[in-house]
Amino acid sequence: MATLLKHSAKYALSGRLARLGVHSRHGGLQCLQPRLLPHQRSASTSSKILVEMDDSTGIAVLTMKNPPVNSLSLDFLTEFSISLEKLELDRGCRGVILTSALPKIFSAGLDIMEMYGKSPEHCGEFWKAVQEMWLRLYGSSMITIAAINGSSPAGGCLMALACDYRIMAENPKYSIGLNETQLGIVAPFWFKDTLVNTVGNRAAELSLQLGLLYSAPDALRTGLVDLLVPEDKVLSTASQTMTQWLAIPGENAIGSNPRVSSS
Ligand SMILES: CC/C=C\C/C=C\CCCC/C=C/C(=O)SCCNC(=O)CCNC(=O)[C@H](O)C(C)(C)COP(=O)(O)OP(=O)(O)OC[C@H]1O[C@@H](n2cnc3c(N)ncnc32)[C@H](O)[C@@H]1OP(=O)(O)O
Repeated sequence: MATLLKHSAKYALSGRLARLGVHSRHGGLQCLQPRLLPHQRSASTSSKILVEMDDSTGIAVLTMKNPPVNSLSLDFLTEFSISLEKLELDRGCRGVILTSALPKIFSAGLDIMEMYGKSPEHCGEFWKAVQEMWLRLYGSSMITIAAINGSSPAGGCLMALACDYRIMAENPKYSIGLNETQLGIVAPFWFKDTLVNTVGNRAAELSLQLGLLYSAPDALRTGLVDLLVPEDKVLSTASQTMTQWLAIPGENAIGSNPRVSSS
């Protein structure tokens, strides 16, 4: 925690700027245009989340757009959970692709400023929002695919892990992992369990104890991600993969998800 707090001063200004939406160092604000295709029929956008729903396929693309690094602030998490809940309630929506509008970053994880110098009430609310995000994603009855088009440390990695399938850009500069140990904190047990369920016990032990951040090829080798593709193919591959999953007869790809089905 000490190390985490030490980093906080560095992150203070950016956090405030991000909330004001004025940070453009990563080109974030210029690349937030909806990518509606002709056959798509609906798009909804809040300040930090864009949802594009293709009614003909039942596939929604949920794009995170919280510059500069898609940090998981209370505002962001609230919008994220509301967006996911709306999709969950939409009977036409069968699959969600989660991706980032920002170049180079999927998500930087929890917004450090939300944990620094805040009241216990605020911390409680923030922590509840983090858990809500995870519960909604991990327990979703839709197929969820993370299209990881940038780095994704800590809470950003948790988000990807909470999806059914992970496709990552094969860019050697991107990294992903639960690196909390390196920040001087211990990953909560539900972060740990989500990792164990994905990569198995031994890999999770090493990963958590050493706080490893994996390059894209190492993430694939460890099983942290399922597929690497060229950067410009991440979204289209996610879309093709989703179509394959949704074609599994009787919607069994959804029904046999051990996280949401007891049978
Ligand atoms: C209330 C809770 C109660 C109890 C719980 C307590 C503890 C439990 C913790 C649980 C587990 C924690 C999980 C987490 O997710 S902690 C957050 C971990 N994330 C990180 O450490 C990421 C740090 N960031 C980076 O590694 C890099 O920034 C990144 C994402 C690789 C991008 O690199 P780069 O492109 O070079 O960009 P910069 O580093 O220059 O950053 C740009 C800009 O963004 C600001 N920033 C980065 N990360 C965060 C963040 N997580 N939160 C807020 N702001 C962030 C950074 O300060 C820069 O701002 P600047 O103004 O300098 O431009």
